[in-house]
Amino acid sequence: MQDFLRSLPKVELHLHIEGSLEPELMFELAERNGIELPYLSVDEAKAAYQFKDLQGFLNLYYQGMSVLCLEQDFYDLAMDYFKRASREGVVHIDMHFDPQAHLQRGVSLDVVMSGLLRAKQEAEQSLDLSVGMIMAFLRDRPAEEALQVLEQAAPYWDKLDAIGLDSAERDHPPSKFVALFERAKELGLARVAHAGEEGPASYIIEALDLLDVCRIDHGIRCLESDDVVERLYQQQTVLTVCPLSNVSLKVVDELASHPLPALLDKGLNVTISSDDPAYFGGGLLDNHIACAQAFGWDEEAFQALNRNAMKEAFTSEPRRQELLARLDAIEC
Ligand code: HPA
Ligand SMILES: [Zn+2]
Repeated sequence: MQDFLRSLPKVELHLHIEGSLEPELMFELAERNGIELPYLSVDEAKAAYQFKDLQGFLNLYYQGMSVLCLEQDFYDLAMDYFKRASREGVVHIDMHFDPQAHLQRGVSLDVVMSGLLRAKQEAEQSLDLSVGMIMAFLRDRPAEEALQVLEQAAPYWDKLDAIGLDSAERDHPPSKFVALFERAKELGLARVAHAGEEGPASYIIEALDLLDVCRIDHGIRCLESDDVVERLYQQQTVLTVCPLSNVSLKVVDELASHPLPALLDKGLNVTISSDDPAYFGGGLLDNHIACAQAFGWDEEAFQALNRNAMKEAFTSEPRRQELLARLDAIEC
């Protein structure tokens, strides 16, 4: 099964590039930029990655990205992940990035965008990988700031596929960001939002009704409301479910009790992603392997999950058709 999962062309729709920063690269960049880390070694950093909840993780996530200062750092961050993912059979990544987390530290949007876009261009030329760009906004910061950053990003609007909404979910409902998402729609950008990870099922409905999103990131708490499940089923809205992330952030107790099988039983449009692979114990392949072990799914099940993801990926139609043809050619 592991060999099959490695060779299966895989698509991930939910990946925070800053969450792909492995401790080894974090130390290298800290040294390069003269930044002090609160850890003495890579092992000490890894040992600290034990989280009580989403906020506990976010504290270390924002601290970790403090080593990203220059265009080259953002390029190195993204290329490091793209190469690793490509070796594991990932063929497309929709990449979230958090400009506000960098602007706050005095790192300009030009530095962030040029580093990430250079890595995307190189990956698309030299690796068998396509990359979608999702500019994410921090829901625990003011809505006006998000709108200002979207306006500031005008030189890059044509390089973006979508906007997203992430960071601390509780007490920061989608309704806070109606103006931001309306503006993004006006600009012709697709819209996605984290909802129903730690927040209630009602946030999923808000994201659909008020933000007009085409995907729900996580969404697993939809199961707490039959109405929300029915809505997701009727619309076949994609859920980007991140099993190892949910275990790591204690959204579920253990993988064996993860609601993924229940979501599939309800006929929902489920996909699998890694979220923040450097912090949650593995990338997209590891998430596939863990699901195979926990749920005993067969090869067709994984083929179907990746078909769901390919159909929704932010990529060109020819690339989508090429990837779907490759997936369908795999003998299960
Ligand atoms: O899992 C997550 N949830 C919300 N915000 C995030 N930002 C990075 N990862 C996450
Ligand atoms: Zn996420």
